[in-house]
Amino acid sequence: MLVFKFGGASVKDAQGLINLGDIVKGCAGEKLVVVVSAMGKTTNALERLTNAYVNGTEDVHAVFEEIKEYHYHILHELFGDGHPAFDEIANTFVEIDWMIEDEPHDDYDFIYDQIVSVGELVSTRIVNAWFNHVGLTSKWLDVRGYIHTDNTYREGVVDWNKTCSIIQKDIPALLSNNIVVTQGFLGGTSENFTTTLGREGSDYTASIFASCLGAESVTTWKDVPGILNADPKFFADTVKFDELSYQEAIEMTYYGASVIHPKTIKPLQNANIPLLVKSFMHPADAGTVVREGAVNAFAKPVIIVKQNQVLLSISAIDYSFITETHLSEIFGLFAKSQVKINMMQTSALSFTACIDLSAERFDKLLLTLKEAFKVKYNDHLTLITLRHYTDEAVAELTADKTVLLKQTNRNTAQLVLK
Ligand SMILES: Nc1ncnc2c1ncn2[C@@H]1O[C@H](COP(=O)(O)OP(=O)(O)O)[C@@H](O)[C@H]1O
Ligand SMILES: N[C@@H](CC(=O)OP(=O)(O)O)C(=O)O
Repeated sequence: MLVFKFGGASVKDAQGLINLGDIVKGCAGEKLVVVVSAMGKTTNALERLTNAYVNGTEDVHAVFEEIKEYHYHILHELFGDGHPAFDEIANTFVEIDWMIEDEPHDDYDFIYDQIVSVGELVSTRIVNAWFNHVGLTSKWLDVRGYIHTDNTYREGVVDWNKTCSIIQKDIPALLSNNIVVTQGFLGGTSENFTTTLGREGSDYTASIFASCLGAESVTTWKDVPGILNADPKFFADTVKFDELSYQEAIEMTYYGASVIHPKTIKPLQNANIPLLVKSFMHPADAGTVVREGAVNAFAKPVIIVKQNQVLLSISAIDYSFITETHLSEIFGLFAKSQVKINMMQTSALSFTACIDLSAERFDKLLLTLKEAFKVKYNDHLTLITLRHYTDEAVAELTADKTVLLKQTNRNTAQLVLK
């Protein structure tokens, strides 16, 4: 039994869906769970729509029309007119129509999940319709009845016992006659509300299904040949890893290598299931395999770039030392505001933390911190992490830049640059 995950880039247009169908046809006879993300940049567009609805940043109906048009255009290219998928998609979009008719009364994160989830609900309907159109027998599965989470909207915490028991009860029988097509990134609460698992969380969905079903492997189909030593969008001359250990993959994703969602690897490692990262453009190529016993070969350092960083400096109002009591209070406030710390350092009088600039969470954090501490910050910074660094690589990356913070240990160097 295999799990495939197709991300937004692989299903961004009709050609992408045709290619996806061809890849799946190449696995005839395999039992297959296919996890799919929203098409292209739909999640970003739905985030804009949520913001337009709640904060009035732009015309909510205009943004919604753009999103609908994009999907109907792909449907038209695939099926021409009159296919039942048009009605299925219209019925899914109607949920947003109902929501935006009323004033936004609920919590932002709750509204976000109810709206943004439509991207995956729609994409999987289209993929499922396409599979059946080209002779693949597949069933559409509403993942919200299978991946059970708590009600932490935008960062649902998976209830593994409940999730695994329902997946193990229902999915094997479905797989005996069908390919199962389901949504990445989504979950459901016990009150049947929709949650999301954190941006780019579809890789994690694939790993949950694989772990619960004891899959042979998970393959994530990407627009890159595999896991490279750096993001090719920022660096030329990258090198691909043929194989990587689970530990190295966890470290890379923890520091922000966006090729795989950070929560993906642990369930696979625990169940000893290999993760294959392959190119959807060149499906016959080997890609990268993350597996037990892999031998890591670092021809070049691994470089991870995180942009749009903020460096916060937090000190006691009365110039006292930063003690463990202060630190415990500060960490509590970060946790409450759901802000993750990417790098940190303490000195006698201040605690410094580098974080992602996510506007609403940052504003919330700043307000609560300022009630008890003095806070200063620099924004528009870049955090670069080098695993297996060399002094030459560090020198090259910092040339012409101001280094605001630097930390090194035997394996890893981290630099906050302006
Ligand atoms: N170390 C890396 N190796 C390969 N790709 C990387 C790496 N770091 C970042 N990336 C980026 O990850 C992208 C693929 O991940 P992502 O966009 O999340 O895929 P998808 O949404 O299709 O699942 C690539 O286009 C590449 O720019
Ligand atoms: N669509 C969601 C979930 C996801 O994982 O997408 P992708 O596989 O395209 O990164 C997002 O963009 O965050």
